[in-house]
Amino acid sequence: MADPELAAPPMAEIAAASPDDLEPPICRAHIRDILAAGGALAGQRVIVGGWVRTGREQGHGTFAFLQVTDGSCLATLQVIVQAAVHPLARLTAAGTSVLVEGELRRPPEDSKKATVAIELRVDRVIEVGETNPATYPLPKGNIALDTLRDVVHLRPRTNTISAIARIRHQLACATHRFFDENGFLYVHTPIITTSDCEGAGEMFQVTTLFSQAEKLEELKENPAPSEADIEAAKLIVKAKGDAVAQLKAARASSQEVSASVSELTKEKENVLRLEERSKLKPGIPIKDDGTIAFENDFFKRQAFLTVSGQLQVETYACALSSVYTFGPTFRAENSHTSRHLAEFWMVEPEIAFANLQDDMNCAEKYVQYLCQWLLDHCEEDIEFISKKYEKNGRHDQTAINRLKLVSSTPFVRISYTTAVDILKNVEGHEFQNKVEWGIDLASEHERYLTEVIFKKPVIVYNYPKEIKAFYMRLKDCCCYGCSCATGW
Ligand SMILES: NC(=O)C[C@H](N)C(=O)O
Repeated sequence: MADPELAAPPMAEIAAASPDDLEPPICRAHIRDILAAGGALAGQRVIVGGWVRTGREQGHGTFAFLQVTDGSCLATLQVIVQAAVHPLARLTAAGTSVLVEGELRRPPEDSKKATVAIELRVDRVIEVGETNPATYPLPKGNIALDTLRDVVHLRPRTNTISAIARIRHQLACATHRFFDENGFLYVHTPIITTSDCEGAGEMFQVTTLFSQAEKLEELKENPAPSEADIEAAKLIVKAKGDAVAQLKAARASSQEVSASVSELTKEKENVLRLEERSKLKPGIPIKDDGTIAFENDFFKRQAFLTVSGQLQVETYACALSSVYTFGPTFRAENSHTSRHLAEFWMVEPEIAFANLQDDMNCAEKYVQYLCQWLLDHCEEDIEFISKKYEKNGRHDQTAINRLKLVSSTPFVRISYTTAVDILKNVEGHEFQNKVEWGIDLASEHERYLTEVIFKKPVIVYNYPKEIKAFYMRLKDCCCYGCSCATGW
């Protein structure tokens, strides 16, 4: 059980020390912590902020029940407000934002519908952001994911999007914990890069040439200066230079000389500006051979969003030994399926002085760690997502059971050749992609191995080098600590 003392002591100390020309800090309690501690917190005063999921007036309008979420967990907190504390009609609409203070209580024993262990009896409404039920776009019931695209600003208030945000957060925390516990250093690799790690040329280009070209469109209305304009400006510079010389010869005062020098400087700068502008041509700059002049681009060469931080993190592995990178990666693959995302986050560990077995051990331990972490930290969210989205509408424990299985079962490890042999000998099942030594295993093959043959996670090693990237370590190249990449 969580610590039943909710109000964080450091916050209170900070509040005491805070400047008196500012409001005191709010020190809001998170609903997740309140619900986790349950009845143990009865009697404590707290401030809670959140959004009303559902609200209804009860007892002939004498009080209202609000189910409030603050996104810290899937479940809502039951909040009770008396009509004497605040006009109830202003609180009950779905989406209303509330910041309230009160006492946590166990629901009355005689309450027939007491489904909660703790509820909040409000005696002070600090802030209310009202919504208009006629226009608030999130209905009470189910809302299709596609429809949510039209209310992007409110999507995170739905159970699905907030559950996914919490799961992603936990997976990121677990990733850093796992690698830290195993002696790895986190390396931030660049997001803008000039190298194509995967060599497949499926990169999004980063360029300022287009925005420059757009700006240059104004050249049509306001043409670049001509040679004559520049010559005229140079004549002015000459005249100003002569004037400075004359003043100096006549031993004019230093104020007169410096005023004249500053006029000369201004005219010189004007000539430079005109010369720069005279080089501008509308559109993308093209060289004589017809290729784009990337030397005019921001980095003076082509640059891209990274497809992988691997090459950069390898250089750190060759100095810091066990490292990983974890960041956004981008791929302009023209495959629009649920397995291909233009933007995704990738974890890439690189280990020096390690061989394939060390690699596989690390991968297995990491995946098991994540599964166990999700069971320990996100069971409620995983169950919700799995109930709502598991195929065939099965309200079963498929996802949870899979996490339990993967977290506790040693992975099968077979060579590529063995995998192909097993798949070739399958009877009574037709693969869409024919199995032959040398093919890249498709997801239907991988699924068959894991779901039908072994019924547990499988690592396939020793792929033919022809279907792997250039950086993969070759089987007979096994000098420990060498700089070859160990792909996995
Ligand atoms: N580090 C890796 O081997 C992953 C590889 N760079 C990829 O993008 O698939």
